[in-house]
Amino acid sequence: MINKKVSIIGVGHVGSTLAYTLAHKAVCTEVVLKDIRENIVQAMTLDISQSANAAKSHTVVKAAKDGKDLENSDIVVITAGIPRKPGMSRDDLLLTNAKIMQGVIEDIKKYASNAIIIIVSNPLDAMVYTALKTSGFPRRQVLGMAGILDSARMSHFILEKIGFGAGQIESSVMGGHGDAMVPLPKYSTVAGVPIPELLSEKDINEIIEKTKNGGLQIVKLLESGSAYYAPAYATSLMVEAILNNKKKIYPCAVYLEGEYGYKDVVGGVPVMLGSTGVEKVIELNLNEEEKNLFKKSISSVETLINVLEEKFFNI
Ligand SMILES: NC(=O)c1ccc[n+]([C@@H]2O[C@H](COP(=O)([O-])OP(=O)(O)OC[C@H]3O[C@@H](n4cnc5c(N)ncnc54)[C@H](O)[C@@H]3O)[C@@H](O)[C@H]2O)c1
Ligand SMILES: O=C(O)C[C@H](O)C(=O)O
Repeated sequence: MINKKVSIIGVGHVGSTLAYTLAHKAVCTEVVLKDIRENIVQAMTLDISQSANAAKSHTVVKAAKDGKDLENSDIVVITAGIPRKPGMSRDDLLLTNAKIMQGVIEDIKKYASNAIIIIVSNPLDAMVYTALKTSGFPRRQVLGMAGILDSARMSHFILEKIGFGAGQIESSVMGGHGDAMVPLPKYSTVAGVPIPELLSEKDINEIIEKTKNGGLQIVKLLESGSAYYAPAYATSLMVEAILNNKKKIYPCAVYLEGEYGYKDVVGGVPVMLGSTGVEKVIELNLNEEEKNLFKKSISSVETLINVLEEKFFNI
């Protein structure tokens, strides 16, 4: 494999699980870990590198001493930021994580300005907006992970309801990664069969509600922090598609430039991922009901962006 370097900023639950996943799938030649908690970076680097050695993976895992160690990254994944606790919504993290995001982006601008940036920190769509605005990078270069995770959750709930088809379920969720996200039954299939042909409306509505609450369900059970295995695996798929120029279609959070009738806002839509990042935005032919749900979801992201513009960027 040609040398490929992925840096991860924020080595908490999601960041460390992603590093472990990338090293074990041998997706890249080098993984660099950076966090403000230096002991954690050291500990995770040792532990993940030793596990990669046990697996005879050729991925080398290193700790970053400072921003300079981000140099020559092909991809930088940002998982830095606080997670929500029970009783909080993702939106409650807005101003705290925007401040963290701004600092992290300054480092990337200085040392890795050609890297594709994948954002994971919440509230996801508003963090992608913050990263774009702080960096001034083109939209193809800055995108967010959520759609693959939300779609995987929907597949899980379809499997739970239907009882067969494991590994053959494709689900589709669009919009912002918030309470108003839009699961799309029409575009969700079991072995190619759309779920409206397999399940009753009542069952589908139940799946939709469970999907929307999928993150919250885990937050409540964990009592401190949020999900990390599925988020990390979903992010690894985006990393793989970009590094290997796979031209895969995945739902990702991107800046909209007129697609679906929206601009100057970030939302989850199907995109094609290749070596230059977001290479194409796919426009689905949504019906009136789906359009209205998407509108509601996008307007909840716009509300957060307005808060950022008022209380964050204009001070
Ligand atoms: N997009 C999604 O679908 C999705 C999924 C899961 C988690 N998340 C979000 O990802 C973020 C991380 O979640 P987690 O569970 O890993 O949290 P965590 O608390 O386990 O880890 C966060 C890490 O960020 C580090 N950090 C804070 N400020 C930093 C800075 N300036 N530079 C470098 N590192 C810094 C912390 O030290 C910590 O190690 C949260 O905001 C969470 O809500 C998003
Ligand atoms: O739910 C959260 O706060 C974390 C993440 O966005 C998730 O969906 O798991």
